[in-house]
Amino acid sequence: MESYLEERFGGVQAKNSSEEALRRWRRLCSVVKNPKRRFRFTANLEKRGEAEAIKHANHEKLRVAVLVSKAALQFIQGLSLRSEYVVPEEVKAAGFQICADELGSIVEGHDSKKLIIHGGVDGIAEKLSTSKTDGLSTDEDSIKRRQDIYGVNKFTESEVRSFWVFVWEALQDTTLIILAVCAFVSLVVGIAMEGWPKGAHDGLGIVASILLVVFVTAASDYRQSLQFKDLDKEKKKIQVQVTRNGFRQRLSIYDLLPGDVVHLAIGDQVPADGLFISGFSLLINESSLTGESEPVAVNADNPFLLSGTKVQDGSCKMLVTTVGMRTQWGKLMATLSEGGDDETPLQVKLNGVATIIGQIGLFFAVITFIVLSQGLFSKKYHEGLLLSWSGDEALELLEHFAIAVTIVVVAVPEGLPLAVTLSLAFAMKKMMNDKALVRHLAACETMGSATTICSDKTGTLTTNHMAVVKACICGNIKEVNGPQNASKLCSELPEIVVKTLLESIFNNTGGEVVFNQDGKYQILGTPTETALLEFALALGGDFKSKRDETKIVKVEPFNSTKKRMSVILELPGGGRRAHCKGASEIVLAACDKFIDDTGSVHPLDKTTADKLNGIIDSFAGEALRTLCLAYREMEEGFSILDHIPSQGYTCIGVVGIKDPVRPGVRESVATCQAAGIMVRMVTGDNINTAKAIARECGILTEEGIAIEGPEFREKSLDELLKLVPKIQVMARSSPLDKHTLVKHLRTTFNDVVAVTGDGTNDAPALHEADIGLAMGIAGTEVRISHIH
Ligand SMILES: Nc1ncnc2c1ncn2[C@@H]1O[C@H](COP(=O)(O)OP(=O)(O)OP(=O)(O)O)[C@@H](O)[C@H]1O
Ligand SMILES: [Ca+2]
Repeated sequence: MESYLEERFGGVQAKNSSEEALRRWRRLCSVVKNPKRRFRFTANLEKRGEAEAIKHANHEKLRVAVLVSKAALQFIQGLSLRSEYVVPEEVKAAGFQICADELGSIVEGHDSKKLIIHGGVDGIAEKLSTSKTDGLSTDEDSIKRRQDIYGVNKFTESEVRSFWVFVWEALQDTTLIILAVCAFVSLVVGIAMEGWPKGAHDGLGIVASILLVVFVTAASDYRQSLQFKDLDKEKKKIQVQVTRNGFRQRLSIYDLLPGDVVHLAIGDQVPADGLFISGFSLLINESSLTGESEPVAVNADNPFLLSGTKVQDGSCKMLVTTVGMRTQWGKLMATLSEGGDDETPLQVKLNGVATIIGQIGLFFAVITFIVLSQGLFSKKYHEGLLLSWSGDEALELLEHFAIAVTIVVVAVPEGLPLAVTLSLAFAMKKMMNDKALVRHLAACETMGSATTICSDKTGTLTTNHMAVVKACICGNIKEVNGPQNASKLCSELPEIVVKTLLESIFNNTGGEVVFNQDGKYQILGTPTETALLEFALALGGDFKSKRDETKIVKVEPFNSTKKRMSVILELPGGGRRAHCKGASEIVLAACDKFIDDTGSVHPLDKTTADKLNGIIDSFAGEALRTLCLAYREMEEGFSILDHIPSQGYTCIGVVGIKDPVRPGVRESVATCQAAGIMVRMVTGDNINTAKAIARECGILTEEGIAIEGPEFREKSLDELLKLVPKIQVMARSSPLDKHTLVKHLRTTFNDVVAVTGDGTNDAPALHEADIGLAMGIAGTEVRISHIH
């Protein structure tokens, strides 16, 4: 049986099965009684094809639009442009100067010419009566008006189907139809022969059983569909950071309106169509929309952002122009809303079993029919009356036929595959109660067979609530947890050092300190950023005034490959200064000077460098995440189009950030190990920090290996073969290293690999894994907080 199944239904995997394999096995199941039912909740291959076609068309459209736009731009340079655009009355009446269609054609068509005619991003913001800095000013009434003119950011979804649709679907079962015909004939013949009501007994019996089957089936299908709807809703709850009324806040993507100012960072999905206001090193991956995997640089010259695409690098502020069904993404989602999931291997197998049993059932039904009717036929044959049948005889034959059909009805375990779907859905629901959102049915199934878990550290093993607890500024190590310690540190440091430190932390950050409506401050940003900002606030810094002192002219945001972030500031007295912060040993290696405890700058000699490295190691040994802060004065000739230099910095200091291990992690790791699952830690953090935490969690043992990403990268295939099984900790890994490790484990060692990560730097590995467990916890935006 196993080999038979493998031969016919093999090739369908838990993840990323080829379309051909999916089609083939569906064809093989064609004997099933009601394919519509059996393939409910599985991928609708036709719809997928349609979606692919839309993507392809999008790709072409965009390509042409960009070319046309470029040509037009060259042509119009130097000309003064007049607009032929007329604002529709109802738009004017609502207080806006531009209609939704025009906005759509600008952004979706990448129409730079029209954009210029409308006065660029500023012009559009004004016409949408919003502010680029403060966002929309909202009151009930204005939101309503905006929605009326521009729509809401929701996609049409397939409607909840009524119970009767399910009844109708259940009725489409071939065997039930045959039975219904039998019932009809039986009723007609019976009543003709024996009269009402005596002759109708048999027929009515069949009708009753058909109704029973249909209603029970329909009821259970209906309940299932409601449950799926619930899960679906949960999957779509995504929040973004928006500035409204001058306050930065979190908002559901459903509440976005044209005119909103949205803050996007690496890993985010663009929630609506819009225009780039400001930002740095923004790279957008448009593959979900166009199928094109090469990322596109979005900046003031190419300011068009399309909904559904992903921020691959950098960060930006965006002005929303088009929402919901008016965007290409909306149209794509509408097509895909019933695209469904790929079937899981277990479903495929059970469907196979059901099909085989169905065939066997069919065989026996035919035999039964032949055996039962054989007496009747031979009698008639002997009498030579094969062509003339009495009502009684016909009824008897019909009865035999009905019995045969009943055998098929009973024998084919039609509900079997559906039972899997149901139980998986049930598992999903249960996991949701545990705050885990399962994206794909198959995940629940595969999860049970995992042999290796590659876990990231931050946020998965640790709580992700970070705080600076130690700092080494000007060469002196200080405990700095708590405001008293911080202010003490502040009073001990030379003024110039505090000034530089605050300038560095407040400007060189992806986060922000904002005041909300109640006048309370709130720190936004990743946990690492928030910890640093908190530290600077405790030192007595004031975010806003510090920001106003200098002007940020260039930013290279943090990403996990570089592991550092840099900015360039324009100083009030002229001149420019670069600030850099990041993975401590990497940033320290970029320093050739340091500030001493009097505040004067000295060349960084070997002894001091060793001493600083020792401090980093000692912080890391205490399981602290370490960050090094440095700055550098820029020469005259530096152009902001150049890269921020990677060398020649002056070290300000090193901070140690505590991120405690989650309670219960040690036990969980032990449980996994007892179940024969190997747990590995793959992290972007310093090797000593990683080791300390891995020991604390029970991941790193005596025989295990801890390796750094750059070293891992250099290994030959042979070395890897020996090394990989023993790797328990991989530190300073880049997103690609994580991916490579997972790939090796899966292909070379045939492991079933589960990967956990927070979705940004872990995305490639999550994608490669058999099961990706993406965590969206505390602070980090729920980016891919779901299980693939
Ligand atoms: N916002 C930031 N700016 C500068 N450096 C940072 C920032 N955040 C983290 N780092 C540095 O980068 C390192 C971690 O990088 P990375 O993002 O690859 O790992 P992670 O995702 O935080 O860790 P894990 O893989 O365990 O979840 C940290 O050790 C820290 O030194
Ligand atoms: Ca991470």
